[in-house]
Amino acid sequence: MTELLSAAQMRAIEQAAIASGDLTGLELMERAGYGVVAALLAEWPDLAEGRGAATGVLPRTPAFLRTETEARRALVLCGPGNNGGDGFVVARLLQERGWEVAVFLYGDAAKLPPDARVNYDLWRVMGEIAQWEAAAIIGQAGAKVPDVIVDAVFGTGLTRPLPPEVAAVMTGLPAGRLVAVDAPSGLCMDSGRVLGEAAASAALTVTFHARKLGHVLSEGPLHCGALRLVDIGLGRTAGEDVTLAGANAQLGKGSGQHKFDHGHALILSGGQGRGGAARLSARAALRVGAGLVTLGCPPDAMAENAARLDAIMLRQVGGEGLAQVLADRRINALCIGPGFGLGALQARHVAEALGSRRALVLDADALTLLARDAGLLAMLHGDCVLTPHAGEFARLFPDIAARLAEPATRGPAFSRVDAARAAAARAGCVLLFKGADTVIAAPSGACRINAAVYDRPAPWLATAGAGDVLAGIITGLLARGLGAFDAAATGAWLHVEAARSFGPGLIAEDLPGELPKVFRRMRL
Ligand SMILES: NC(=O)C1=CN([C@@H]2O[C@H](COP(=O)(O)OP(=O)(O)OC[C@H]3O[C@@H](n4cnc5c(N)ncnc54)[C@H](O)[C@@H]3O)[C@@H](O)[C@H]2O)[C@@H](O)CC1
Ligand SMILES: [K+]
Repeated sequence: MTELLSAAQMRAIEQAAIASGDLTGLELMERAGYGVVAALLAEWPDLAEGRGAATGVLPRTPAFLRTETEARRALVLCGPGNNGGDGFVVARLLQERGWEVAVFLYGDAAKLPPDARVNYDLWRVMGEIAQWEAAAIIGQAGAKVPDVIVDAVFGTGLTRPLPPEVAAVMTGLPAGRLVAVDAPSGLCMDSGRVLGEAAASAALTVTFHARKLGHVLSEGPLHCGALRLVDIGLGRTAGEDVTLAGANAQLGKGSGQHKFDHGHALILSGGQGRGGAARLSARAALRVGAGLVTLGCPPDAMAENAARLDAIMLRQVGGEGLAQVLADRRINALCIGPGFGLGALQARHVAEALGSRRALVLDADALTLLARDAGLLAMLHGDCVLTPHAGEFARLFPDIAARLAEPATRGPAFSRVDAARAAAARAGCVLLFKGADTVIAAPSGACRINAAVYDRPAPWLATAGAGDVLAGIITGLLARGLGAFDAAATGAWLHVEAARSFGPGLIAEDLPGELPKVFRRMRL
């Protein structure tokens, strides 16, 4: 599992490592600075060539002597804490490579924390440090265009909006190769939200030991650019509090198994002409490996669905309710919501489904019905999964959504993880909060993030019916016996993998058919 840390967890890991005597804060800072330099040279290999590219004692090549006349230039912006300390290390290492380095400090050198102060002093032996002056910094960046600008102003320690003179720089710098040390200054690393109004927008962010929550949540990815992770030798220390959703190796089927060993999912559909959404869910449930899938629909929709379904079975679910169908105890997972309808009969079916205590995905119209009826909400149980997008979430949990919508002015700012956890605890069931940073939370506080960002974007998932497929995938996984939390997290991961596997041009119908390729790649 890939962990995602809060700022406080990262501090605790660092302090524990230093207290153990295994390494010092200075060593960590040196490795962090070294990691930034290595990462930026790897990102932009042209910077590793020419004058300013240390070649040790090797002779310069004739080509180099002919073409390269100017040194590489870096502008390094340092802040008042240990992030600034990393910046002084970067400045020193780049100058040792032959670069021309200009350093600005925001804050008072006399108040730097001890490790940052040591690196400040080391740099002072090699070069100047100019006091922060927004116009001078922006002027320098514009006139002597640097090859890279290093943002080492604030990292995980930022708890307030950027001071105006820092914000002016972060929003006034020319577009280019801005490298953020650990975090783009201005971003809350617990929530991925901009504190106040301004944050740096980096081309590359280099972080240490583990990704922080802010790198993947909310606006974080927009501000980080590319994200690189550097090992600074802290080893594995954290418990897995929030992790990235990932592949589930348990999804294979044993050769001696029967279809009933893989569960029976029931997908409830709306009336005539409204069955497309439920059919998408049903196909996804079958493709993800449920042994049997039945679509339950009102009498008027039987003919339409019969004409469109083969491997998926069809049952009439009329005014008499669900009880008859659910008498079959082999039906072990339900999906209600896609194209379902919002009438009194549908509300009754939701109540019956909840009352049956079967594993249950509630999506789309079912979420609207829940939001309208506190009695239904009170029936939710631990085997339920709610799959709201932001609008549905706000209808279900208006106070939590309002808190999330408030401007972020103090760190740690209220995050989508906080919101999903609060909602799951209140609902008493698993909640999947959709987004590019889908958050899956359980009432216990367990939390995973399915991040479709950085090298895993899935922009073509923004298409009609994609949510119906996700609901179906999760229902199929519930039928196969996964617990609600695992089914939701694994389902979200598979959904993005399927979208990425298909690529541009994707429509919802393509998603179920793409799952076999994903499974093959997983070597199921
Ligand atoms: N935790 C670790 O293991 C390591 C941390 N390192 C670096 O240390 C950083 C964290 O250092 P710090 O905890 O010192 O935090 P920062 O350097 O991010 O900033 C903290 C300083 O900024 C001040 N501050 C916060 N918000 C402010 C605002 N809006 N206006 C003015 N001042 C403000 C604080 O009072 C404090 O002096 C990390 O991001 C990373 O770059 C690295 O050296 C490697 C190891
Ligand atoms: K920074």
